[in-house]
Amino acid sequence: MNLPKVFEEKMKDLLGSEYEAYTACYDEPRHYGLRVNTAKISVEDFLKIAPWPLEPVPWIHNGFYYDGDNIQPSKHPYYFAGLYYLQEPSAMTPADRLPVEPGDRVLDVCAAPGGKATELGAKLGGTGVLAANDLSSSRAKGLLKNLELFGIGNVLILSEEPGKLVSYFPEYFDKILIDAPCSGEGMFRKEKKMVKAWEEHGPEFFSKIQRSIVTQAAQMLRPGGMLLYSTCTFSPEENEQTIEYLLQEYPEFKICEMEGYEGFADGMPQVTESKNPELEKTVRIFPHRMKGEGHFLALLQKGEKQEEGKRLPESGKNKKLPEELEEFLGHIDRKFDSSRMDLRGEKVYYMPEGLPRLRGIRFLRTGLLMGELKKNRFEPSQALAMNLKKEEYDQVIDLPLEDERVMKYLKGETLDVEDLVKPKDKGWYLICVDGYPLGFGKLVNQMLKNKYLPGWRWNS
Ligand SMILES: C[S@@+](CC[C@H](N)C(=O)[O-])C[C@H]1O[C@@H](n2cnc3c(N)ncnc32)[C@H](O)[C@@H]1O
Repeated sequence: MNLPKVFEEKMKDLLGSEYEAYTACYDEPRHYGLRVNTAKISVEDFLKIAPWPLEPVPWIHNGFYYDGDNIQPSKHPYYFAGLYYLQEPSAMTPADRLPVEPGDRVLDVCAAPGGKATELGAKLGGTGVLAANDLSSSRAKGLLKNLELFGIGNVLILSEEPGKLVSYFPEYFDKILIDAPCSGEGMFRKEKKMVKAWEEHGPEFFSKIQRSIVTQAAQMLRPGGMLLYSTCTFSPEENEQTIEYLLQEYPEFKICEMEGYEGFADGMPQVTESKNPELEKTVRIFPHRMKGEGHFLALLQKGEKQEEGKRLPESGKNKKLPEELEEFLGHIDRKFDSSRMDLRGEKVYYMPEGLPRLRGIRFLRTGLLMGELKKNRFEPSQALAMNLKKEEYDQVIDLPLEDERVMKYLKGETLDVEDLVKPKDKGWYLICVDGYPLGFGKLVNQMLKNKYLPGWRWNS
């Protein structure tokens, strides 16, 4: 593979005697990874139904390698049920090593298309709030789809300059992930076009952006909160030197150890001006040391941990909801706090708790889109279907994977379900594959009108 000369020289300096082993990697095949969505299915249950052989990613409890040259997990109904995300294995590490706890307020500053945000959302398990931001609004659309497919409802999906977010969320978040835009040196094997991009915008270009993002994010983290910074590049300017800069600007941050793995390499204080030995606690992933493409990670904590009590859920005043919405909610076995239902025009959203005022921020989504109020009726959304568990809804058509109606449903066709329902049955049904929701359909005379979101349909 043709690598830029300047890059090769820098890597020789960085790796010394390991350089030959590193370049030899470029002749080896890339690794394909799949991460189980634990918000929908346990790893154990997924392994029972997994349609292909999987090999564990040893440092990620819900990560697996698959044979990407011969199978296509994105063309399987379980993918449409949001049971997993396809992700290069080293890229699974940042969201895994940020210690998110239920009830946390979490910010993913550079989130699209959602490789890490989907895992952060799964860890929250429907509690707290996940704010997923990306400067690029076109990329943020993919982020929205992936978070909805994963069934994550307690979200804000934003598309803003992080600097603008500071005034809305001062010291608001418990955990922040910065998966920074970077020169992508760890992607050269996976995506050859990254080499050309590197020649146009290299480490110097990106380190300026990273420095501004880390300092902006620092202001949004509460004292005692934790921040994980990651890149998929090797250059010291974008890695240890960015963390060194953050520590100079915000000395109240300290670097923390993260759960290790034998393949991880220590961060390199020697590539910084301060030579701060604490930088050794940061982690480098090199492709010649383990089966992953390459990453850098730093876990930091802000200030002293304050002994503050856990925030109590804020329960507002009961709000009168439209009858047709109440009637629909009657089908769902879950307690909704009516004060969190937000009606905007025809649309109904279920908002996360304790949000600040958001007026003036560009967002693609605030909360879970429940559905739309049409003349005297409520139509549930695709996002709600993905957010529900089969057991929570009282009208379910659960098809086994082998049933040809699964594919017909995903293609948007009307289904004959005479064998599964009674003549008098009618209304909104949750369509599942092997117990995992795919979307809604409306039953009329034992025929199921397909309500699968047109933009999500299977196109072979
Ligand atoms: C490495 S990618 C993020 C990948 C994502 N975390 C994932 O796992 O799928 C970096 C992202 O940062 C976004 N970005 C670039 N500059 C930004 C900025 N100043 N603020 C926020 N996001 C930015 C890019 O649009 C890009 O989507």
